[in-house]
Amino acid sequence: MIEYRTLKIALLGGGTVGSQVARLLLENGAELSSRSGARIELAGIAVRDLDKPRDAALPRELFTTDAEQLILGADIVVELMGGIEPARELIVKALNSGADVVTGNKQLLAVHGPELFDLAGQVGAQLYYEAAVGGAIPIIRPLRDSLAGDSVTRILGIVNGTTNFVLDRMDVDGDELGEALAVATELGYAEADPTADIGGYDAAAKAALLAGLAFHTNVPLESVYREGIEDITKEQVDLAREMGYVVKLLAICERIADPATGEAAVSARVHPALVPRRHPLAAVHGAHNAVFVQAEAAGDLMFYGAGAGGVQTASAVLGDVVSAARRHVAGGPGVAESTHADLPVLPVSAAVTRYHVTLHVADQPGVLAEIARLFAENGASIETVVQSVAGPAGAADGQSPTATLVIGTHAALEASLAATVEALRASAAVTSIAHVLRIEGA
Ligand SMILES: NC(=O)C1=CN([C@@H]2O[C@H](COP(=O)(O)OP(=O)(O)OC[C@H]3O[C@@H](n4cnc5c(N)ncnc54)[C@H](OP(=O)(O)O)[C@@H]3O)[C@@H](O)[C@H]2O)C=CC1
Ligand SMILES: N[C@@H](CC=O)C(=O)O
Ligand code: NA
Repeated sequence: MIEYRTLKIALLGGGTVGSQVARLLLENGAELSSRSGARIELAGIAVRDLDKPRDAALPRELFTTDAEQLILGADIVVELMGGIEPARELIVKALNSGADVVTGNKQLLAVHGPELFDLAGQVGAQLYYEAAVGGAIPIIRPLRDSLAGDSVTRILGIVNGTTNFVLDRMDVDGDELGEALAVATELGYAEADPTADIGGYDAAAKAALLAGLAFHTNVPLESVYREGIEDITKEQVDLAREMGYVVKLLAICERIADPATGEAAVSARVHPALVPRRHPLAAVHGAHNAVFVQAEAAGDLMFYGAGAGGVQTASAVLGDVVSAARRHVAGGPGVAESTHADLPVLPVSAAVTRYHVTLHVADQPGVLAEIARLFAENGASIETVVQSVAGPAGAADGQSPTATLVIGTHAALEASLAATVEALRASAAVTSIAHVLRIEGA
């Protein structure tokens, strides 16, 4: 019989993910121990409210409200509380006490990651965070380890399960945004405050982590351009379908050349985008996530799976627990984060993208020529023009008829495309601009 040493796990948080981590640690403890080479023992679960019903049947005596006491003497601290404080302070205490830390807290890492990774390096501990991006999908370890010998050039990711679920319901089931969000919240995909999902904040935190890892640099959260899906309407989703696209909230991380200097730089942005139905990301349904990675030698790779949900995310957390336990058994310092490049993160205006603009225009001679002139003057080139439907029966003044135009552009600098939209807005030929969406993956 092998004599394993015992590693104590302190679990901070017993909510959607934490309760499933606790259940699986208790149910599969023997198996996880044999994979780790150490006996893994759940020492306790810190929560706020001891009387709250839990998603899994867990022994009452494991629960405590004293998180600080729980981490004393723990070998591995698993933080699944979410939010910045007290999670940050507890992780600092855990690292200083020599424990390894496993977290799913992208919000915390996107803001305080550099100082926490520095601290882990100084004290010779490890900070694991596979659950923080793409839930169950292995994406942190592939970027950090498997692709460490390659050069990643671009990442296009559906990294928020709630918004993908909502947009998919709007596309497939014809739901309104609010109806679909209520179901996503009920299913446990949404953050405690769902504006973090709908507003793109959760995806922006994940984009910061992905871009930093992929390009070996530090990408501060505030440098990630962000738009959410709160203004996406069923009409836009329906029009996208008619035109052969699907609306997705994308995290886009690119290594680009600074248009002003030609120097290497990074672009990281989150916004809704039209994705052609033939692109692999268009087939990502429900709360699933997918991260499409382009690397110089490997070419195109796609990582796909459950991006949210308690038990699915628990899989990623337990993988990290086993890694941490193996490191304890093997000894020695872990792998430090590789952030040597120090690349500037450019504003969205420096990104190259394509626009899809839906306009109501006066249906008169010369209007198309005027619109084409505004695009050309601002350095944007039109690729397609479709007069999709007859416009409102007359302009607001009831005098001239209007038509609806859907214009697709060639790739251009975001700054040129945004300037074109401003010029269209100011033009007398344009009655109103119905929608502007970027096209990605075409
Ligand atoms: N849900 C998901 O699908 C995914 C979540 N994540 C991340 O995992 C983390 C946890 O998410 P999730 O499980 O959904 O969150 P929940 O809100 O469901 O759970 C949070 C848990 O932390 C406890 N908690 C919060 N604050 C404190 C505190 N100050 N002291 C003690 N306990 C506290 C809560 O206690 P109590 O129960 O008593 O209120 C609760 O048990 C977050 O960082 C989230 O972003 C990552 C990937 C997917
Ligand atoms: N709320 C998040 C959960 C995982 O990070 C999501 O919807 O993806
Ligand atoms: Na993951």
